[in-house]
Amino acid sequence: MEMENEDTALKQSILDVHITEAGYESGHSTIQSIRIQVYPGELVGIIGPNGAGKSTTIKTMLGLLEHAEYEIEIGGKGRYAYIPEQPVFYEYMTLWEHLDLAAAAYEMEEEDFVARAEELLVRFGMDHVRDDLPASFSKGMRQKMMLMIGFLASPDVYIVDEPFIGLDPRATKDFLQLLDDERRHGAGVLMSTHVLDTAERICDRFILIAAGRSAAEGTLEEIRAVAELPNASLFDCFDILTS
Ligand SMILES: Nc1ncnc2c1ncn2[C@@H]1O[C@H](COP(=O)(O)OP(=O)(O)OP(=O)(O)O)[C@@H](O)[C@H]1O
Repeated sequence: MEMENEDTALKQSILDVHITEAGYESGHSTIQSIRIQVYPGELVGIIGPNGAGKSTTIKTMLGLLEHAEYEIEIGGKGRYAYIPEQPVFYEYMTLWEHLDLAAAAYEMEEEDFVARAEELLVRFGMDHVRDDLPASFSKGMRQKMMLMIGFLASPDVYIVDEPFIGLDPRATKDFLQLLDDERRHGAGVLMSTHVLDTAERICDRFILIAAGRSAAEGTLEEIRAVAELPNASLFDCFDILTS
């Protein structure tokens, strides 16, 4: 579902995060005043230099920071999937068992789980390793396992931390295709990434974080206006706005 910009103000966001401040120690905030809204069908990119606070923003949203003042609202059924950059897995469980465990956590019906899991295994070219242990997988295969777990229950919101680094071009294409399908059904996606040329191509809007604050946000056009660089790439705007 594509939306015009004018519409967004009228529609209800599917994800609304308002971080007043958050940090790793009390009395010392790492990020301040960050507002993120994602509308149904949108893909919003969080970008920013190393150490700017992107992961801290995501950790805050997930409720992982003890010292945080923030509010988060998720629309629809309130379901989200977090797809981490570093795969997390149980050493003695096969790929299929990981999917099964996730389905139990999402309280999926067995029939829905099996149909969706089979579809995802084929889509990611992982059907032949469904009964293997992830310890024997390559980095990209482990990352695909994380993506499959994320996509399993078709949540309302996807929070994806740097998905592009370990994936080959085919897997990247499959991943983006699946995200598009989910967005057409109204899901919202928030994605942090350093791969700015891909981000420029696929994201509807961007939130540029620098030194723990939102330095610019909006569509590429709006970011260009803030950077005073008409026609520039996202990379060039990023460079100007973070230097
Ligand atoms: N566990 C931690 N304990 C204390 N400080 C931390 C911790 N993790 C990150 N920081 C600090 O918080 C700041 C923001 O880091 P964060 O990991 O959010 O950046 P990032 O934008 O995700 O960077 P990158 O692109 O390198 O992943 C940095 O100054 C970092 O040193």
